[in-house]
Amino acid sequence: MLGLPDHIRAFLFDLDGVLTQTAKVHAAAWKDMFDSFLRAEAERTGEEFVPFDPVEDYDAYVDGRPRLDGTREFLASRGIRLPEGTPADPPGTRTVQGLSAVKNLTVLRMIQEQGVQPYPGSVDYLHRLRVLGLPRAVVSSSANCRDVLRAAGIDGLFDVVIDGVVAKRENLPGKPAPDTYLAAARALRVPPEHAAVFEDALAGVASGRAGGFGAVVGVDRVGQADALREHGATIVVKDLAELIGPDTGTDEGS
Ligand SMILES: O=P(O)(O)OC[C@H]1O[C@@H](O)[C@H](O)[C@@H](O)[C@@H]1O
Repeated sequence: MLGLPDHIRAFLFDLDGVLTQTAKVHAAAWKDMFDSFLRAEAERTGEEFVPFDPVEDYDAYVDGRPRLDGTREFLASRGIRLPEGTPADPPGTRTVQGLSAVKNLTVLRMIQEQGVQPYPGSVDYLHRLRVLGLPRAVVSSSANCRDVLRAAGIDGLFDVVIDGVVAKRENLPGKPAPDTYLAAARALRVPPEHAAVFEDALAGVASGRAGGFGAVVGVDRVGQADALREHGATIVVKDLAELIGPDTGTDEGS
């Protein structure tokens, strides 16, 4: 069925980097925030400034995870531990919340300036699933998910959205834990072994593996196919267009 084993009946998509071209915007916003912070730390301590690597550091510590987890994980990789703070901390406060607030303002500004482009292959795939009446969910760690879906013009294509706002409200642990994907499968009333997860992040394919999903599609936008497989992808494609065979054609969305 659309490039996946026949027992797959439900389709669960990550947002940033799978449906929309926003993973690189997030990576740039994280770099902007962490580099300002690390520069200030280097001045304060007299130690060398080592910038945030938007590929290696982003993939290993930030990509796919909820915002506060991303901040904490990267700082821990540099041996830095900050107080947690509160959501009321002004952006730039030397706390996990204060740094995360700066990153959010930056990503929102970048998104407003650049707009949001969906991946055409993903839009085509979604339209084909809709024509076939197959259930679809978005499962994103982002608290900005609904706005990004709307800005990309694809907000009407899903039966269920589990995003950073829902996860916080329902107390669901973020990726790489499987809980948000499991919640989406439950909402679609499909057991995980009959559902497919689509992910570009290492933390995301790890969620798919941990949840026992029937297929974990690693979407390799940046040349990390081997790492996606190692972390749990059962299939790796560069774009969802590769999954659309010549015999599955419909006119809608193509
Ligand atoms: O800061 P937000 O918009 O709530 O998003 C949290 C995370 O959401 C994920 O979808 C992205 O892969 C991460 O890069 C991002 O940091």
